[in-house]
Amino acid sequence: MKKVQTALTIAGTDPTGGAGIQADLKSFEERCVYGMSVVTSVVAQNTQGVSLIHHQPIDMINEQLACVFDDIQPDAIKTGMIATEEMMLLISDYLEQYPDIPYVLDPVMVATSGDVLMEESSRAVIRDVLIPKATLVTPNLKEARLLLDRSITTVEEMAEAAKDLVHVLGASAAVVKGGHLTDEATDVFYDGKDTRYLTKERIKTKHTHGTGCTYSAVITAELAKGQGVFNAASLGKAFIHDAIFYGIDLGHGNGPTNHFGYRLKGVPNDIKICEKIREGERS
Ligand SMILES: Nc1ncnc2c1ncn2[C@@H]1O[C@H](COP(=O)(O)OP(=O)(O)OP(=O)(O)O)[C@@H](O)[C@H]1O
Ligand SMILES: Cc1ncc(COP(=O)(O)O)c(N)n1
Repeated sequence: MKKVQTALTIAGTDPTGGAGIQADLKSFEERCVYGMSVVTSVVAQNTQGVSLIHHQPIDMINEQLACVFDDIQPDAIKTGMIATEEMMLLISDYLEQYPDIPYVLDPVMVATSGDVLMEESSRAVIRDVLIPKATLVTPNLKEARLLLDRSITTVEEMAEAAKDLVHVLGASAAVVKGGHLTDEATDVFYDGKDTRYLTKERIKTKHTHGTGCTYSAVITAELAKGQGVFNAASLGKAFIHDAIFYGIDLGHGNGPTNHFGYRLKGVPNDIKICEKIREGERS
């Protein structure tokens, strides 16, 4: 039988499928990597916002982690929403036991909708305990500002921030995502040696729910397949661009991205055509 690479996401949920664990699993699948998931918090949310959050008891998170690691060791790990210090310390224990598994840390703090997904008091723990274990940390501007405790208002300052995430906070590499800082969607990558810019045209849309989750999940899948960190980040950038570009108009708020968008390259933005292509592929 063919060996398939595996990736584990440790994160919160989104029942509408655009963000969190659901987005991560879809992204792993799109990159042909076998996806596994450990739920930290069950989040009642949709494209309009979060209505209720239920944190899993710490024993339950531990048990889920044990079930995965005792049976199918992941080739790469990502974390998304980790709300509390207790959860972070538990996850840190597992990461310490498996230091050779690539680890992507998406430091989720606040959703696009503005809802808080991480306790403010835990910020120091993510910074001091988890970031030093990360192969790659992927903050957006807001998260980078909070982690480094300073304002970041230019692309030059993003580059400085990426360097400090590595040299001061201890990540092996960092991508600082540009948010709406420039007309282009520019992210700055730094790996301890080189600073590189990942730039794509900014798409005018409000449908960006789950972009950060999807981006970091694709990077994780690529690392699971043995790609280098910069190549994985470049592929993640191309994937998320297509997922936004070939958007799907779902929900009443900030809708999700199209996780199979990159398959639609070169054809009009029409899901029915996607179905025809798939039929065509089968015949
Ligand atoms: N409208 C858009 N057009 C093109 N790329 C986008 C757009 N919105 C987000 N992206 C890209 O998607 C990736 C993940 O985005 P994410 O939402 O985590 O970061 P962000 O856009 O920097 O954050 P925020 O929107 O919370 O400020 C990044 O590469 C970002 O540049
Ligand atoms: C469980 C969970 N994790 C992360 C996000 C952030 O997603 P985004 O900020 O891209 O909407 C979210 N909304 N829900």
